[in-house]
Amino acid sequence: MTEQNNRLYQDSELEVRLVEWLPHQRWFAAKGHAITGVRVVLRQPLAEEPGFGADHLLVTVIFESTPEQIYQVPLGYRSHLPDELAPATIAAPDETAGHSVFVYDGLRDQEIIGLYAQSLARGGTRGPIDLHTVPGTQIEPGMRGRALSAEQSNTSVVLGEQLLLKMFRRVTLGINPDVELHLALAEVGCRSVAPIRAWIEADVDGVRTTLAMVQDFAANSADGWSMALGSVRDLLIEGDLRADEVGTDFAGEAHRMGAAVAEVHADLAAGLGVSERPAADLAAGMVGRLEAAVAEVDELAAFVPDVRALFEEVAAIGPVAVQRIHGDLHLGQVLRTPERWLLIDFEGEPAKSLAERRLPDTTLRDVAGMLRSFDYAAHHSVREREPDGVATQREFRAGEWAQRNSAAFCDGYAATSGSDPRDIGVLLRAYEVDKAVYEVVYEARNRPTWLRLPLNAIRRLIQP
Ligand SMILES: Nc1ncnc2c1ncn2[C@@H]1O[C@H](COP(=O)(O)OP(=O)(O)O)[C@@H](O)[C@H]1O
Ligand SMILES: O=P(O)(O)O[C@H]1O[C@H](CO)[C@@H](O[C@H]2O[C@H](CO)[C@@H](O)[C@H](O)[C@H]2O)[C@H](O)[C@H]1O
Repeated sequence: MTEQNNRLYQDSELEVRLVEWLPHQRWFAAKGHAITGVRVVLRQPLAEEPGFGADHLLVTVIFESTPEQIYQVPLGYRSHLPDELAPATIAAPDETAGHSVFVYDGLRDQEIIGLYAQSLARGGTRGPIDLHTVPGTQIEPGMRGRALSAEQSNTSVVLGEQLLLKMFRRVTLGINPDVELHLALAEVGCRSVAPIRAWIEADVDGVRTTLAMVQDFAANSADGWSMALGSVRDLLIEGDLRADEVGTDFAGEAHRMGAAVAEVHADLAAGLGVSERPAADLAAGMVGRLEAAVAEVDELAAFVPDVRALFEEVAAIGPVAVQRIHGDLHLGQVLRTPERWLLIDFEGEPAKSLAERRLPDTTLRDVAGMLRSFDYAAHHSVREREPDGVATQREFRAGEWAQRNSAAFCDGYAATSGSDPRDIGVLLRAYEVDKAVYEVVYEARNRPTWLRLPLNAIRRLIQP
């Protein structure tokens, strides 16, 4: 392939192919919205060799009925596509249009991942793209990469089994909180996150915007969701033992996890400060999200009066301490290394705007996120075995498991922070309901068969 072959794919031709390809990607956030067009906003060549090429590509996606979104799609071009890259194909060769190469998702290709690793080791700029390294970090050249198999909101690749490069797929104009908060936590020496080592940014539509982040790869770690599911699975085999009688009891881990979350909160407060906000502001946000959610998911309507009453109680609390927090904490966002729990993915809830995600909030939002996750782990496992809505012994045991681990998590949090999250019970419960309302929308959009989980939780939470 000559240099010309790459460039023979005009932006307009790529745009047409991406209209077809994007909606099928796990990380595409606007599923179900009709695309009216795709526009290339940044295309930076990374490699041009005979038979092989790569471009860094950002595109704006335009929709019929929702605001446009920007996505990052590193592209590969090959005249011969190895079998393992076939699922990543975006366009096959089309001789009639003058194209003799395949176009494919470059982040599935080890050689292209290697190009990014090489650029990170060199630092500096590639056209409009800036590669920054945290002072004191040396990224060694020549690291090989492999994509993580888990399907996520973004695409993460392991470099040399030492570093994790996370390429944000949906790009929000501005500095991504994942980079912002990891840098702040590095300044204060936080032990409960994987240290940030580098990040990539560019001016997009005139705004300095984060494209990717590099942090230490926690080898030999397990995520909290898988560990919790393992514990619940063992509990439900019989259904006649209590959670504390099962060998894989999770309460010790939940306690240590609570301590790690408290440590991160203290470090975020030390690095970025604490202020005050009237609880009425927080309650107004909750009511606004409830109204938007009810307009989208009918099943919520029956709960509105009780949920509103709870949020009104919050409005009466007075001023509360707020600070930067994780913002989307759940069991999938914590990793157990052989030494400790680490918190990952500080991007905040994907559905919120960047401005909303950066607003200081009370630390109870993160605590509530994790309590919701214990509830998910417990009841998801029962649902896989038994019909929804049937009161069974397993359902009862799962409820006990969630309560036991929620209590252990709060105990661990209180022991480290000196402040028990259950002290302002109304506020904690309101955050749990607010999160469950968010989850109802998330599940309706992404996993409709899971919708009963947050709906059942709202029922339980408003009738304690
Ligand atoms: N520092 C890390 N070390 C090891 N594995 C990690 C690390 N960060 C993330 N992971 C793994 O990658 C997955 C996706 O990471 P995450 O930051 O949650 O990405 P996304 O934004 O795509 O959801 C996690 O579930 C975890 O298994
Ligand atoms: O990890 P993401 O930032 O993509 O978070 C989104 O997806 C999560 C699901 O993968 C979703 O979490 C919900 O489901 C989890 C189980 O799969 C459960 O542990 C969480 O408690 C529950 O909220 C998350 O809400 C969403 O933002």
